[in-house]
Amino acid sequence: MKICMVGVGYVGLVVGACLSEMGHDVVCVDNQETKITALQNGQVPIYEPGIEELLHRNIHAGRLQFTTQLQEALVSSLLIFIAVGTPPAQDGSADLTYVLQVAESIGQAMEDYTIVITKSTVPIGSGEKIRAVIQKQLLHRGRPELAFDIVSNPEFLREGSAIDDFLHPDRIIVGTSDARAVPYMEELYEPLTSQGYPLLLMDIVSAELAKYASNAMLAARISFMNEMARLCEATGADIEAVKQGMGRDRRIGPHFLSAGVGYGGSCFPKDVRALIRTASDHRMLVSMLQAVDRVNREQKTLLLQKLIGHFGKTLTRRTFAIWGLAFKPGTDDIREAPAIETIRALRSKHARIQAHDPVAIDNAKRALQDPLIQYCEDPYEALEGADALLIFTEWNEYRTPDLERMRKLMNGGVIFDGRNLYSPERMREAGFVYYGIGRR
Ligand SMILES: NC(=O)c1ccc[n+]([C@@H]2O[C@H](COP(=O)([O-])OP(=O)(O)OC[C@H]3O[C@@H](n4cnc5c(N)ncnc54)[C@H](O)[C@@H]3O)[C@@H](O)[C@H]2O)c1
Ligand SMILES: O=c1ccn([C@@H]2O[C@H](COP(=O)(O)OP(=O)(O)O[C@H]3O[C@H](CO)[C@@H](O)[C@H](O)[C@H]3O)[C@@H](O)[C@H]2O)c(=O)[nH]1
Repeated sequence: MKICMVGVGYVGLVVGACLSEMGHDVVCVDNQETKITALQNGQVPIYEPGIEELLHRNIHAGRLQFTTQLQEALVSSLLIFIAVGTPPAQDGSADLTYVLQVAESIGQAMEDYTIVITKSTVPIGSGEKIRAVIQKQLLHRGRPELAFDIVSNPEFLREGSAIDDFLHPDRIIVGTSDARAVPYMEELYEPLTSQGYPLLLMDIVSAELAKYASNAMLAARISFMNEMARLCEATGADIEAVKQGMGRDRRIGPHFLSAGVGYGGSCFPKDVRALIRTASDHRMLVSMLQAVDRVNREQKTLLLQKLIGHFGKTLTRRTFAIWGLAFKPGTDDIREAPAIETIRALRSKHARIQAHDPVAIDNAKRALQDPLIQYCEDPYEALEGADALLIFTEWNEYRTPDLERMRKLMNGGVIFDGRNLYSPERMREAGFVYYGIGRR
């Protein structure tokens, strides 16, 4: 099928590449010229395991193209995916500006029956807003007879395992009130449904809410565990043992129960807040969601609080090593990453920072714009003369470090482990002062 993917970010690039891998003809469009030029020259603008190989294979096979020419790409496609950003607006709601810009372009350019599919995470009711914008443009052009349908097809992939998640989904949600679009959507996903992956048909509003509700539920699990971790610290229990004890209950399950430095990324924080906003637009108080967000905001400051508890408020002349800048392993994405927020706070107290991350340094440099931060190619280099190490991201390379080498390189042997990578006993035996999250 002929597909146009508008927005070549973490989602659009992966979904576009995967759809071409499934045999479809995909043209990916973005208005950032540098991004498209890079892709046309075989360079990949994001870090995502497996993406380079997938892109090269499908570009080579002639099924995947990149362009900035939106109108041209729209006209020749039956299915148009909108995968542009929906960043948080000032009031916490999801900003639909980019989505509606694309809808406007569709209305201005379409010449034939078109199915417009939202991949972006959009607030409840956006499908109808998109429909209205396209209809308005068609009227304006004097072409109200041109037919189109609207589908909500939210995306559930995770960064770091995005390709695998897309090609092996727990479910594919297709929300539409337009029966004509359904067989096309079934054909689109046939390579996945024929392998047994379920496609769930529903109305647009339910599909839009299913996406937010899923993220909110996952975020709630994390905030719940983070609250339990604080209770562990207050009572002398160990969150890792508590997690084992809970996870064996099949009604709870073992996944997504890790306490840490709070959830970050471009989805959970903004989506929970956008859902709170949607509820308040409907004059509803959603106290659970508000608590999920509040606990997370506090959790993101936890390592800083522990550090101040240890060193006091004066941090001038202190040097801190940071392991991990990305909001999670497997990605270079630093949006709402706890490390970035903590580094800003430490720098405002004039502390020295020596930071390592295997792939996110360039993005961190751009975000922090601080020439006094030292970025290190090697994790051990970051430890040289450091008063303490703060761990924010559970990259595999941090899991089994050379403890003796660490102890020798560091000025003080203090570790604030925001991901509970190590056993507290072992770290104490190795001569470190070790702070985990919810550990005894
Ligand atoms: N990142 C994830 O893991 C993930 C997963 C599921 C859903 N989502 C949702 O998917 C959407 C996209 O997220 P992302 O992380 O890929 O964002 P992103 O910021 O990485 O990418 C968005 C892209 O859209 C482009 N764009 C913006 N306006 C455009 C326009 N008018 N024409 C063409 N291109 C335009 C931008 O240049 C950018 O390259 C968001 O709604 C997000 O909530 C993200
Ligand atoms: O037990 C856990 C699991 C995750 N996290 C944190 O939660 C955040 C989000 O992690 P994850 O869900 O793995 O990454 P994302 O790529 O943000 O994916 C989420 O957000 C996407 C965008 O909406 C959805 O598509 C995915 O289904 C959803 O998992 C990260 O900061 C993690 O460190 C924890 O603290 N503890």
